[in-house]
Parts: sequence; C-alpha cells; structure tokens
Amino acid sequence: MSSETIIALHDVDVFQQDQLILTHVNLDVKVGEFVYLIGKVGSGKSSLIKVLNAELDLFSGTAEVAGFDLRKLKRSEIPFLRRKMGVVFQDFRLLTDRNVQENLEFVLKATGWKIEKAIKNRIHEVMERVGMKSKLKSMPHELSGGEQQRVVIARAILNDPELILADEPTGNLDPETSDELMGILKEINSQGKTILMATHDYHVLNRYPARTLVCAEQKVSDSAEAEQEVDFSELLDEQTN
Ligand SMILES: Nc1ncnc2c1ncn2[C@@H]1O[C@H](COP(=O)(O)OP(=O)(O)OP(=O)(O)O)[C@@H](O)[C@H]1O
Repeated sequence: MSSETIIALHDVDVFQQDQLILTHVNLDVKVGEFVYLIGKVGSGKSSLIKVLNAELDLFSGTAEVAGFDLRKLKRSEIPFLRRKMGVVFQDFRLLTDRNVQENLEFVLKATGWKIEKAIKNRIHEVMERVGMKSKLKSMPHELSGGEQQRVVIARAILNDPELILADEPTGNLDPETSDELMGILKEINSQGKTILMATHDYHVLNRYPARTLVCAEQKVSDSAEAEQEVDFSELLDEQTN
C-alpha cells in the first residue's frame, strides 16, 4: 500500500456468517478522496463498511486500512484502528441516557483522554465545527434528526481521524437538512480527511457528485470504469427525496 492510499482491498471476500455477500473485491481509496458507495438494499454496502472497521472478520484476500493489515489484526489492536476512523450511522447510535456533552466525554475517556480541561476543550471545538455549541446540555431525544446527526459527526471527528466511514448518514433526513450535513462532511473532506459514504440518496449524489462505487451481484465496481453506463435511478431512492 502506498503512503497515499488509505484503503487497499485486494481479492477480498465478504461474508455475513456463512453467506457470501461480496466476492473478489478490489478497491483502492487515496488519502483525501470523497467516495460514494451505492447499491440496492441488501447489496452489501454496510457489510463492506463493517469489514473496514473490523466489525466483520476477513478470511481471504489482503486488506489494509489506515496502515493496519486487517488479516493480521489482533482483537487487542482493533481500538487502535478505530481511533484512526470515525463512523457515522443512519440511526445515530447516541447513548440516550446522557446529554450530548456526556456522550462525547464517554468516547474521549474510552479512547484514553484523561485531562478534564483538554476533554472540555476538544468537545467545544468539535461542537463548534458542526454548529451545535449551544446544544451541549441537550439530551439526544430533545434534538431533531439533523441535529443528532451533527452530534454524531462531532463524535466521529473527536479523535481527528484520517478516515470517516458514513453509512447512509442522510437516510433519515429531509433534503435541506441533508444539504447542511453534506456541507459539514465536504468541509471535513476539504481538510484532507478521506470519506467513504454509503448512500441511497439521489439528491445528495446529484448535488455533490464524486467518485462512486457500485455494489451489485456480489461485486464492487467503480462506476467510472463500468463497461455499461450505470443506471443510478435503479440504485437510488426517488429523485424527489
Ligand atoms: N448480522 C447479519 N447476519 C446475517 N446476515 C446479515 C447480517 N447483516 C446483514 N446480513 C445480510 O447481508 C446482506 C447484505 O446486507 P448489507 O446490510 O450489507 O446490505 P446493504 O447494501 O447495506 O443494504 P441496505 O441498503 O438495506 O442498508 C443481506 O442479505 C443481509 O440480509
């Protein structure tokens, strides 16, 4: 893997339990790229993201992510890999029993931060970046979907990761709120961070075009290199979305 490459998969098979989901996956993503991952429901987008963050084990091929060899990764090393990446999910996954500040503190403390002042400063910085500084004391249920997703992005960038994996981050949001979210993700990308984003959202893909990978028939292909033009309307939600 060259120093410019942050994701390098070669001949990787992806399984969910005994079921083969994707086969012979070859994929290189360079540092600083913004890449979409599209495909029909159940085509394996989330499974691929789970391979990249070591939620799913790898049994074949070679895979390097942020400098880690996934085939050789020991359980005890997974937290070090995860510190190099931030993950954003469609369903937010905030801890519902504590406020925003406590959610972010929880992550920092779990990843080795000890000095209270430094923790407080970092939380203020990331909340400022996502335009949510005034909501530190709010409980997750007191926030709109778009606001919760901003907090999730703040959480994802706490440890200044090189790579953001976003699994349908705008899936539950209206177009205007999706635009705000995309603005934040694009800004993070413009600062050199790599973003891989699974999406069904036609509006987003149309408005913010970028390199697009397609999951179909157990394969992952780059739409720019496809032999036949990819019919995006088949793979994405309605244009009115
Ligand atoms: N935990 C699991 N155990 C067993 N099979 C699973 C599991 N999670 C997903 N699968 C199966 O793996 C296949 C791919 O699912 P995956 O979630 O990766 O697709 P996806 O492209 O992300 O779909 P969606 O657009 O609905 O999120 C599906 O057939 C699904 O049923």
